[in-house]
Amino acid sequence: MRTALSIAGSDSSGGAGIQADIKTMLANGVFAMTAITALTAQNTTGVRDILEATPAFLGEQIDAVFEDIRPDAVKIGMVSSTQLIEVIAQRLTFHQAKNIVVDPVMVATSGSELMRTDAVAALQEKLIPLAAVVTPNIPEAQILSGMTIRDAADMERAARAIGDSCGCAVLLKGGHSVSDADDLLYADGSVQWFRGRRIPNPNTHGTGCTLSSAIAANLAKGFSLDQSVRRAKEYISGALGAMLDLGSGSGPMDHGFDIHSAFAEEA
Ligand SMILES: Nc1ncnc2c1ncn2[C@@H]1O[C@H](COP(=O)(O)OP(=O)(O)OP(=O)(O)O)[C@@H](O)[C@H]1O
Ligand SMILES: Cc1ncc(CO)c(N)n1
Repeated sequence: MRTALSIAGSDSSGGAGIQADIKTMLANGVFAMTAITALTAQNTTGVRDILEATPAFLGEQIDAVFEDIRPDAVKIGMVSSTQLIEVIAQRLTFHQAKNIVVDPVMVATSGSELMRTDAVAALQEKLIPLAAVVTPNIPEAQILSGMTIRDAADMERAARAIGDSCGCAVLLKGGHSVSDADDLLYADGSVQWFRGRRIPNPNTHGTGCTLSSAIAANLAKGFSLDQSVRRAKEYISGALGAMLDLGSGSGPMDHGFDIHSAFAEEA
């Protein structure tokens, strides 16, 4: 079985972060492992509190995984501080990690801040350059490129600017300001649109985490980057299309829509 490591924050409400990553990796057929950067006390309405791991303890989690079950891909999500970013970059370089997907998580769907502003520079200088692909949404791409994104042409310009500065591929997610389900991949000097049918589901908590983990799972299984993005978009469309409705805010998706088995039957 292929394996993937998620380096991310825990979401107590289970729809985003580490929990979304494990569910996504399981549903996409790979063995999921984790190195937890922070615990969040959060639900669909917001983040109440954050308890960060120490950089040393995060480093130990990463080493423990690599020294025993080497991951075929690594997904990086919420990392709130410069020190945590530095330890991840250092350990992943040491272990010569492959197929790294960086989701530059800055703000939750609920609007809560998940990264300190002073950590953005370390993310850009140390972590994103290690990535096979970085997956910003529009607000994150504006911060990383320093450009304002109003339309599809702006998305293309911003994706090129980010990709040329990090030397990695960029998947700029259409997000809510342009067109929810159309994402732009900039890789090896050319751009490609991945168009998705917009699903009228207001419950989008954890969509970014889920997409990046599905990409990592598919890279772990040996698919190319474009195939991995295409398959990840199909998976997220299925998870959104299951129309799960939990919680009073923007709720989670049904990550298991395609794998419910006899054990899922209710009494
Ligand atoms: N309503 C929708 N229907 C279909 N696909 C969607 C919808 N909303 C988002 N997506 C897709 O989900 C993926 C994640 O995109 P999104 O822009 O929501 O990420 P994000 O803003 O980083 O997520 P998060 O809310 O977790 O921070 C993209 O592939 C996007 O096209
Ligand atoms: C822990 C965590 N990571 C990422 C996100 C972004 O959706 C979130 N809400 N919580």
